[in-house]
Amino acid sequence: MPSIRAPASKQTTTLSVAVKCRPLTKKEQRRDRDIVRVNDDKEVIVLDPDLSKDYLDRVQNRTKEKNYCFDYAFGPDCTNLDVYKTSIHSTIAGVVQGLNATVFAYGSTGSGKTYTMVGTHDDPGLMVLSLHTIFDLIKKDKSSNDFEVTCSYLEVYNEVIYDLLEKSSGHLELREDPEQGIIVAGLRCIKVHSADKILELLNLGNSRRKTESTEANATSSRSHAVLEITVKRKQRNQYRNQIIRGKLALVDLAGSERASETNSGGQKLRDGANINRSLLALANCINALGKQQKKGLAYVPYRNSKLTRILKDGLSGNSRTVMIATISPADNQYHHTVNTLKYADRAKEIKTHVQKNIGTIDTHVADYQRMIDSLQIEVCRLRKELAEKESQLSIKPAEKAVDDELSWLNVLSYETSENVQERINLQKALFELEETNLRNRSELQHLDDAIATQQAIEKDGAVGQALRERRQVILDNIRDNDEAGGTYQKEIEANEKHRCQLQGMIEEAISNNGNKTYLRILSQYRLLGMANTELQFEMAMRDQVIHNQREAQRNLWNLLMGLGLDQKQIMELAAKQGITIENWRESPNMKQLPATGDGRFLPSWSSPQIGGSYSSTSCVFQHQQDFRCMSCSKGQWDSTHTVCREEHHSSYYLLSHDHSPSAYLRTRKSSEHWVSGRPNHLFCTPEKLVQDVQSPYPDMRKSSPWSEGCVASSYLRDSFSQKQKDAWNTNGKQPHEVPLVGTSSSHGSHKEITKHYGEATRSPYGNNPSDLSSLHVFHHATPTNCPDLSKLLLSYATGEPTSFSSHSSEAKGHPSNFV
Ligand SMILES: Nc1ncnc2c1ncn2[C@@H]1O[C@H](COP(=O)(O)OP(=O)(O)OP(=O)(O)O)[C@@H](O)[C@H]1O
Repeated sequence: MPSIRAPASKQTTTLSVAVKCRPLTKKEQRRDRDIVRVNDDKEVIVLDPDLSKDYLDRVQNRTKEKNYCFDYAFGPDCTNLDVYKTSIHSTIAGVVQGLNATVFAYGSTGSGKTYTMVGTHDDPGLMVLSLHTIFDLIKKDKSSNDFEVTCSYLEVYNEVIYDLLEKSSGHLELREDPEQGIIVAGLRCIKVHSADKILELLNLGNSRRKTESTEANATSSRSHAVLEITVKRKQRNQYRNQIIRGKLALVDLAGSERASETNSGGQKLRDGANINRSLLALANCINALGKQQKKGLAYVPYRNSKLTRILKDGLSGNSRTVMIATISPADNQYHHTVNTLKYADRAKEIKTHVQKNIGTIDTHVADYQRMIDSLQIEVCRLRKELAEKESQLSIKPAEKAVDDELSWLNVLSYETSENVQERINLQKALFELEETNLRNRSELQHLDDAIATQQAIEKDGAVGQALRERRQVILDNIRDNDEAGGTYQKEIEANEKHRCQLQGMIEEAISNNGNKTYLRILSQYRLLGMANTELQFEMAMRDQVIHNQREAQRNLWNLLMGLGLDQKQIMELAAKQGITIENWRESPNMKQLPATGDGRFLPSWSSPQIGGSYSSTSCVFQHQQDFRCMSCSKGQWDSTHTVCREEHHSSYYLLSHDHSPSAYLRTRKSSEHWVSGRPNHLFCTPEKLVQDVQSPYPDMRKSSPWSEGCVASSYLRDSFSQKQKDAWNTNGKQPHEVPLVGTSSSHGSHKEITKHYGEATRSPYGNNPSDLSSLHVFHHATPTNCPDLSKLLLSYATGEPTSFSSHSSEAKGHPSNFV
């Protein structure tokens, strides 16, 4: 369906105002006086109805006489045709050329609106004359077949729209159409081919209009009637087919009256109220539109009534509009007449913008373009409004600057925080890596020892091969970890560099900014927060070390107690070694444990398992980690480096150190006797040790699960003959307590231990390599220069006073000598 749209060119025109004064009715002639004078077809004079005013009052401007000038003014003798020809005809002719036109009659009740618009048989009104003009023009056109005329007729009664061309019309609603503006949804449009047909429809519609007899008018219109004629014309120019559409709206308004004047009541009163409401809205629109032209933009209350919405185009849009102000000459209508003329005078200022409605058959693209243009204009407007709102809401520049600064600082703080977190993670990773490699190197040392020992015993044996393979694995691990550590180190350096950059940015911001003190405080506050995070990390690391150290100490005590020593023995042993046991008696956490019944006591803080079970937690002592212990010489806490680590719960070992007595393997479970035929060098139970250890402390040995299982690695080289095994077993050792001697993996996993010592560990249990949960490997390392409890334990357990010799020149001899 082709659409019609206005071309870009607009013609601004002013609303035409014509005043028509009707003659006095016969009734009025009898009682009223004519007070309206029309001069020169333009001037309207309303005389003071008070006849007592004399010449002097008029000279001194004390009369109520009013004088107006309009586009057209018609006196009582003028016919509707006169009005039409003079003021309307050209406008109506424009409709055939594609222009919109609106003609409305405005005036008080009984002033002649209906007479002017509809007329009589003898004096046809403007509607009739207009229709005739339209069809005459169409007829005169050579291509009359290309015209299409449609007609609709509606009334607005009590703010409800009815279709006057429908017998029983329902309520119709107004709709806003982007193309056509305000339209009445569902309004019937009848195609007509002659003026007579329209007049027929007009009469039909008028008969359906709501009229009532009032005091002022026997057939007073109670509604506003709008007759709309649309003339559509197809024409072909050299480029394309065009459609020209003109629209004529002829409006007969209801009379404006006061209830008191019309003596109305009930329904009539309500009608009057609504009529007045619409007319008041119309008057307000006219006022606003008049003001708009004089003072610029003003709000026009079109939406205040249905009438003003329907007339919107006619009042300010694309329309040539003629206002016919009808007045009564009767002196008793003075106020209404003056009031009508006052509005008519304001309406003279109203300007409309006339455009020819030309469309093309193929207007789709153009229409879309128009819609786009319209939307873009709307977008621009909204953006502008938004910008204005934002500028109103925006904070002061100084505050904004501070906010920007703070926002920037927040970003910087976030980056700093990320930087710190990254550094912590890198340091943590490096810490763990170094720790792992320390264990690797320690294990490597022992592997070298073990390999050397193994080679001395059996060249190219399977165990030696396993040890060498393990050594290679450890070497690879060390290399990989060193490489990874180097990478971490570089990343830490890069991180540190970034930290310096961030700090530099913050300081630069502080030095460049006006509010230096505030920013400096803010910066310090945030940097302190970062430093605090780092300190917390360090504290956590130290806490971990302390925790592990305590755990190790507890385990050492467990072992010591497990050997069955009593307080006196331990103290004497410690004294021999130059070890001071702090607050042994005084400590509230320490107490003697008579429950053992053998005079032994155990420190209650050392382990919850004391006296019964023994911790299976492993301890690893290594250099280079901060470990504090009580120095016997200074009586103070000395720093030495130790890291304690729990490897797994079923295995328990101590890492050996270069000068320490090396390793212990212990089997806990086996119902079998010592199996012969195994490599003696790995399974040695030195008779001497057993006898020496056992004889002074027979009870202790029996009571301790460890007593029979700890064998010094120094006996590794001793042969473990069948005789010795028998001696071991016949000395009251339980088969499942057969000690194993060897070096363990510092990584301590059963799998790894099995891998390297599988032959040895399996042997006591037959050929059940999977039975590893019973295997416990002790691998002890005693830090040099650290006379801690581990030394005490080892010295006693191994029976090797020489194990202390490198650390303490005074402490020599068998542990039994100490006690
Ligand atoms: N130009 C005229 N010549 C002769 N009689 C006229 C003229 N104008 C109006 N009248 C008469 O004046 C009376 C009122 O006219 P009309 O009904 O048109 O007034 P109105 O303004 O439409 O009133 P309302 O607002 O109540 O409908 C009618 O009797 C009408 O015949």
